[in-house]
Amino acid sequence: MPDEVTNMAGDNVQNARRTRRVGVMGGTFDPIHHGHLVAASEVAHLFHLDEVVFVPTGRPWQKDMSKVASAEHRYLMTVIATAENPQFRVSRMEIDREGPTYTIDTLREMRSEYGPGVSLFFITGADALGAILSWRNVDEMFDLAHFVGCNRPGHRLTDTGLPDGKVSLVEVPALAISSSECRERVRKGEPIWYLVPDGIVRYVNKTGLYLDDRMTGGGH
Ligand SMILES: Nc1ncnc2c1ncn2[C@@H]1O[C@H](COP(=O)(O)OP(=O)(O)OP(=O)(O)O)[C@@H](O)[C@H]1O
Ligand SMILES: O=C(O)c1ccc[n+]([C@@H]2O[C@H](COP(=O)([O-])O)[C@@H](O)[C@H]2O)c1
Repeated sequence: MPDEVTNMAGDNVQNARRTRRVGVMGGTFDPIHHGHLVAASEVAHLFHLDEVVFVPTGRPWQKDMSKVASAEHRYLMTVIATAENPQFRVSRMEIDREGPTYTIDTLREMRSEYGPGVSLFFITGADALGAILSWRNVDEMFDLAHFVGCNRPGHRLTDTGLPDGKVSLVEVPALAISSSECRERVRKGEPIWYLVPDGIVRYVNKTGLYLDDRMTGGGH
């Protein structure tokens, strides 16, 4: 094989090595459940991701913060739920940032953290993706990451109306689980075993989270 071709092949291998493929799974995670984990795992498989970073939101500006558990509770639950998977990690980026949480700031920060050799994949459920046009600086977001929308029972997007090539819709094993249903079940004294990882059941029992409408500190 001519030297030139060998070198080109070598360069391609090097480039392939340099490009890190990172999934970003943003969410309120109040609490994190198996629907989140299955979506992240399936997208990691389908898109050949090196890792998935879970990013609990600090102050989700489109939610009523007086009804959301504290950022530290949500962060700790996310760490517990992902601890056993070496491909998953959790970032404090959004909970440590002042002010309302915008995904655009997270994607900018991730890009500067990883440097130019990274491809970002923002993982979201079809419901969240359907509302994306209301997010801050939506056009710039599509320049910083590829968006992956997962089907979810009760939420299915076929035509996103979003820019071509910037969004993929994927089928993941459908789990009809939501954080709001988990909270409601705890409040009513119903079990959440197997809807969430075992460690989350224990954490919720230990802390008394979701037992009533008593708040645990708002977003922070
Ligand atoms: N069962 C599920 N399957 C696929 N994606 C999901 C599922 N549950 C949540 N998601 C997605 O995960 C991201 C974070 O969701 P979030 O933390 O708000 O959980 P949630 O279950 O939607 O919460 P809530 O019921 O309080 O609205 C969103 O993009 C959401 O669409
Ligand atoms: O950037 C925004 O304006 C924006 C508005 C609403 C939601 N998001 C992000 O969307 C993700 C899912 O949000 P949620 O409320 O469904 O948990 C989470 O990472 C949020 O920070 C982002």
